Amino acid sequence: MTVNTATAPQVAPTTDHFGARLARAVEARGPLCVGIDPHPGLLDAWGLTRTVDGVERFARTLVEALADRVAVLKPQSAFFERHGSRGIAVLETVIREARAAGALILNDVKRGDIGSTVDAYAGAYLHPESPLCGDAMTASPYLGFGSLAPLIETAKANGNGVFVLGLTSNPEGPQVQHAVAADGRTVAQTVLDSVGEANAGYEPYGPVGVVVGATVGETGHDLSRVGGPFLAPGLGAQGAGAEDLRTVFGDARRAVLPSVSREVLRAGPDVSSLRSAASRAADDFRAVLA
Ligand SMILES: O=C(O)c1cc(=O)[nH]c(=O)n1[C@@H]1O[C@H](COP(=O)(O)O)[C@@H](O)[C@H]1O
Repeated sequence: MTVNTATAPQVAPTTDHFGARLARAVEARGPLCVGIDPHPGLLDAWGLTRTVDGVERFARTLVEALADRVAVLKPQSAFFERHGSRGIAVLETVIREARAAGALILNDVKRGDIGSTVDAYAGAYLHPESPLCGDAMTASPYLGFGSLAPLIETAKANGNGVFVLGLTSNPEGPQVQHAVAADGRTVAQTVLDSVGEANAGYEPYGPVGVVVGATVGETGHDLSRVGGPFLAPGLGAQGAGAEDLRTVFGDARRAVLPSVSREVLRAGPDVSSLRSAASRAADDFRAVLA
């Protein structure tokens, strides 16, 4: 786990900031985030209908199987949103029940907009008064990193976190992320450096994480000054394996939170099979990240 030695901020972070909570969860439960992605094909495979009832059964089975043992659960909001208000109501229940069982909830919503609208997203996903509030959310910095300031401020004020897209797992990502900015850095490097500044003074790492796909190979980017956790999707269904984490992250790998969805979800709907799949994945990742 990396320690950020950059200048301390004026207000000292509490010990219950998101980076500290995540570090404790990973220590206690292992380095694993499991995505709750109720794909239509998975609903079929689980013998469920492609309806909001099917989504609810799917998601609550995962909460029953995993919320008391994995560090982080990551509901993919799109699969809930497609069912309108009833889907969102299911998401609210999942968030509440999973957190009550001890899992951290990372809302995968990938939001980004002008700052004044981002402020509303902060209220929706990071403020404790909202029924959709989890422990962290994903965000897109491609309207400019500064536009995410309201998310970062709200996260810090409430002990929550933000994972900002850096080098994503999809093949289209480099078109934007590898573009070179006026100062010679890639766009992704400017994001990584801005995240490092936002995390200054926090230990063992700060509340602002970066998403770097396990599929991206040697990044050619400096990951050493981020000072926050890395979320690594792309494992399993998208082709990357545990060993790729060594290639992608090098010495920064102790701060990596590997994330899998379909690879674990295919083991359902049997609860004990889901638990075994998650436990195998956590063991594989622990061996590489230690
Ligand atoms: O932010 C994410 O979680 C994410 C970023 C990224 O670069 N790539 C990526 O696949 N994801 C998400 O991670 C999950 C991957 O699912 P699987 O490919 O089934 O493991 C999906 O919910 C994606 O939306």
